[in-house]
Amino acid sequence: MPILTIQNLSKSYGALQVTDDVSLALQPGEALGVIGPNGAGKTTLFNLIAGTVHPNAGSIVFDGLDVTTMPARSRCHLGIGRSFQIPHPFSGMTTYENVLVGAAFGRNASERDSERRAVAVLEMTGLRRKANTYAGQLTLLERKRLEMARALASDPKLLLLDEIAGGLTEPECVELVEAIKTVRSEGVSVIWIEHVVHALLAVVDRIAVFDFGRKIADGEPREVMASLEVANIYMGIEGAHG
Ligand SMILES: Nc1ncnc2c1ncn2[C@@H]1O[C@H](COP(=O)(O)OP(=O)(O)OP(=O)(O)O)[C@@H](O)[C@H]1O
Repeated sequence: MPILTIQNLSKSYGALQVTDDVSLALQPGEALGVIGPNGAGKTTLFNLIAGTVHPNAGSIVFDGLDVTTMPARSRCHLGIGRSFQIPHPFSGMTTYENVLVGAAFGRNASERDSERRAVAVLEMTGLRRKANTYAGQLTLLERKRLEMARALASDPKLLLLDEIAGGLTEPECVELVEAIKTVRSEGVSVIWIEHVVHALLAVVDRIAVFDFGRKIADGEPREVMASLEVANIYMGIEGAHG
């Protein structure tokens, strides 16, 4: 049974159709990459899955439960964790404290359990040595790791990663990819929106391409990237991001 099944999902803001009849399924432990030009509706798809935005039509089933109208907080408790394109850590708190907040509020757990989870997540994301560093003093790569750690703190079954590789140097990107592989090895399903396609290709099993709110391709990464339609759109991405 898929961990996530989206059927005929649509969302519009006034006349602007941002999500247009999107269907997709994700198997447990699977990693799906999502690409597409700016404004294609990728972040909106995450908002719909996480529950911060509600669709005009269609359904979302997570782990066997219809969550289409469920509030975001309940979805988080059920096991949907997400990172944000623009990280907002509590900069006056340490790395450990930032993760602990997510572990304590993102799920129903005792204090002791939350502390254990926070330590495990710091280990998983390679941040253990930075546990006592204030978030405001972390490097960009470390802030990206923290953004992922905060999303993992609630012990999600599905992790939504929104453009976390942007701005990193090549060696840093390789390190981030390793951290995501570690997360995957724990059995967490992943959907990763990313413009840095080569980083995606190192991790994901499948790629879905969005354009003007529609899913226009979905399949084996190299086959998808090789298709002419995607190549045209990908050129658009390269143009938009230098
Ligand atoms: N709350 C909103 N009200 C009105 N329009 C919105 C709202 N949220 C998103 N949009 C519009 O929906 C479209 C899709 O936005 P979205 O952020 O989902 O795209 P994206 O593919 O994630 O792009 P990017 O790569 O730039 O993040 C954009 O045209 C955006 O301006």
